[in-house]
Amino acid sequence: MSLHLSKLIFVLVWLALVLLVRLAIKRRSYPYPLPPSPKSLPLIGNLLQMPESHRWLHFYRWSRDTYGPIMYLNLGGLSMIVLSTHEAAMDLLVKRGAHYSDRPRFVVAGDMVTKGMHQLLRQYDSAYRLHQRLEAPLLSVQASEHYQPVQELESRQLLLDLMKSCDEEGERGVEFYHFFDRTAASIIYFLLYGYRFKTGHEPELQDAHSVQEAAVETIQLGKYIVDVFPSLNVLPRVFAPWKAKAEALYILERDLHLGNFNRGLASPGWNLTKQLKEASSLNATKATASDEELAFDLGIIGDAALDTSSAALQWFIVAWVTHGSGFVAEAQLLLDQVVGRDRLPEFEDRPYMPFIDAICNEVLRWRPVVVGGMPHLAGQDEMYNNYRIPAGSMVVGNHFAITRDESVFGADVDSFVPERWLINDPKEKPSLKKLPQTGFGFGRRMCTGRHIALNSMFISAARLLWAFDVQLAAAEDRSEVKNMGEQWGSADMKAGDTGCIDGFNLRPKHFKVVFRPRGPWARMLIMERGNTHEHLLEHGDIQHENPE
Ligand code: HEM
Repeated sequence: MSLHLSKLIFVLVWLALVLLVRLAIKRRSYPYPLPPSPKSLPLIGNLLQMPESHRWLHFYRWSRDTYGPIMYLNLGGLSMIVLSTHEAAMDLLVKRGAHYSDRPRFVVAGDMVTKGMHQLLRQYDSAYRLHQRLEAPLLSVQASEHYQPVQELESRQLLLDLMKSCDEEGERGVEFYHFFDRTAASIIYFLLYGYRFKTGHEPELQDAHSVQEAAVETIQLGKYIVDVFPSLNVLPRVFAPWKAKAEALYILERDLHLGNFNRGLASPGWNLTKQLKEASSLNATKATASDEELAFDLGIIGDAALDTSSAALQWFIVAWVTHGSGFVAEAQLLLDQVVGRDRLPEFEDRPYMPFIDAICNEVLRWRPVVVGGMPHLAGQDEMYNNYRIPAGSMVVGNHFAITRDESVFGADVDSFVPERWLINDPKEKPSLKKLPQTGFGFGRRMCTGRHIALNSMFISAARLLWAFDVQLAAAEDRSEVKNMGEQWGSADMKAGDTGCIDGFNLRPKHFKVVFRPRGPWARMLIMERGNTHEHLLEHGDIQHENPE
């Protein structure tokens, strides 16, 4: 019997068993129906209707036009609940957080590639809580304030790199992605391990990117049949091709994270590696964490920060070239009033220019980077809004839909309108409305790095707006870039025309822009301190007490 035939027979027998179990379960009577769902087929459920890409956009339209805020999908026996309003996400993922903080089991990415040490994928168990207790104080609002010196340094370096590159490239424009990637990486690697990146082409960073890319691929649900049917993992290696791949990836990840961990411990100044190691040794509970686990904690924080922070700034540039005529002039006028032209914007200016934060918040709302949301798991059978949420369902807040919830964000949700974040009372100074930052997720699994992310975005956006006028390079495809800024929710917009690179993180396709200094004063101030690479931040610049 050929290998393929025996594999097929095994899978068919397994599927038949799943069907029998499901039929047995169905016979039990439940008082509430499942949430609305597209019509499904026996056994495979809605698997054939699952869009291959831009799921978040299709799900948004399905829920808006037909199925409503809570939608049910059957993925060959696996229940998926898609939440499309802020209220539904808050009710389930936050208010009932005790039952919705687990993750679905990612056999390949979680159990095998990272051996249960991936904080983003961990179950909400005692190991998760131990590592959360160790990590949270290092990423808190207060701790993040101590990290601002490196964000100031790197955003200054970003201006210099962009200006120099533009001087060389002229009207051909620059690949700004690369510079944003370098900046994000240098900030987080300095914080984690005490070293920075000068060019963004360093082998350490290339390795990190390639390991991350391969690892992110393993998180895509449905990529490996074993993630849908975990019991298939009992198959011997010869029938389970994912096993060899996962083991090779584990070794790559472990070597990368442990290598950085040891480098962090050996580096001269302050860094989070030393701080996490110390916090772990001071940990009052009996539970301990090995060096490998701590190395994975730091490595996963690095991975979580790298692409997301850069992608958020890239969407800021998309907003600038597609909607800039209104908000950029207003922001630059404000920067001239508050900061003037004798110095760069600083964090201390922030309370006087809420409009810059409004722009950043709107970018994160308009083009949420983790666009489809990160799945949580329903821990028990529950009723919500007269629907049954079956235990074990994957529950996901579709960020693209939730950021378009008119009851929270007001009218015209598909447009880029920073003003929606401002309280504009003519009698008061403008200030920020307390609207939810839904792009960072919900409940106990909400992004722990959000304060660092928002600080980085604020200082980079403020300085870019202060320093440059930005224009799409002449040779670029104007219609493709225009589509990146269009109203994606509109029925006329084809998913494939959005001009984005779809994936776990949403990024715009590559295009070039020209960064023109706004005047000789900007050029002079950007040049004034030159490269910052030799400026090492020692303990004196970042002082942070170890958590008790
Ligand atoms: C614009 C930038 C960022 C965005 C949009 C973002 C978004 C997210 C989202 C949606 C989640 C999952 C939330 C959920 O399950 O409901 C998450 C988790 C996480 N993020 Fe971020 N993130 C960003 C930047 C960062 C940064 C800079 C760091 C670290 C310094 C970070 C560290 C983490 C960690 C450790 C988790 C896992 C939380 C857990 O499962 O307990 N993120 N992030």
